[in-house]
Amino acid sequence: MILPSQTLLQPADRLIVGLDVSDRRSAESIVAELGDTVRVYKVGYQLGYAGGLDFVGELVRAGKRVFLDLKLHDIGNIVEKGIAGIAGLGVAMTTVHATPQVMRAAARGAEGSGLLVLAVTVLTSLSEDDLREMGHTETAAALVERRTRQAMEAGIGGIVASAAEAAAVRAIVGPDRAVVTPGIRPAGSAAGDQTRVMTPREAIAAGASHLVVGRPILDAPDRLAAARAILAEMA
Ligand SMILES: O=c1ccn([C@@H]2O[C@H](COP(=O)(O)O)[C@@H](O)[C@H]2O)c(=O)[nH]1
Repeated sequence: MILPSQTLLQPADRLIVGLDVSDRRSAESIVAELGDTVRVYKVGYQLGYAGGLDFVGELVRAGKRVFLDLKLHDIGNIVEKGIAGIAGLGVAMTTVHATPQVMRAAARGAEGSGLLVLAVTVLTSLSEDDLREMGHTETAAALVERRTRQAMEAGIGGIVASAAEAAAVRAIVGPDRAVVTPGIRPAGSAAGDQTRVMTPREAIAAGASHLVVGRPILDAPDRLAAARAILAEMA
């Protein structure tokens, strides 16, 4: 699936709030608190495996766009069928890890469904030291670029990378593919376990189509104000 050029999207269509909470009631209260200001939510393992898959359907019925971030990584047969199942949930986006076999299977599973499959290139929590520890000899930037090229060859719709690599990714994928960047930190907010971070303004300038934000909004004393401040920075 190809998106309209990112310049045509409103900031509210480009901000994805990660519902990283461990129960449905907390998720419902965050969605109520953020109201019409937030249009796109991400549900990952934390909520998904705590009753959140039913909640996904509720979000879809309430008119929200949902990014089901399950980061699939399995043999091709299972990935293909898993993605076909996710396509039936009515979510807009999902993720697989960026290994060629997995990505080719995911592209087959999503064919004709309208589901946007994103390839997670190098997790934004990983540093150069972490990559060395995993046995990689390439830098994060080189690995992201190589995996982005492989994702395009596999027929994947978009890329997840840190904003630090967004410009290089954008140069490879062209203007209309999704470049989704977690690891977003407004100035002064704690990085936590993220290592490759950028501010919302920097991420947009680097060519990100979508920004994923969790803790800077979830942990804010006034979540609505935090979301509005990020949207203002993205405009
Ligand atoms: O490389 C990746 C891929 C996904 N994520 C997800 O984004 C959010 C980030 O949350 P913060 O609290 O803003 O750090 C989280 O749901 C991750 O699963 C990522 O961080 N990096």
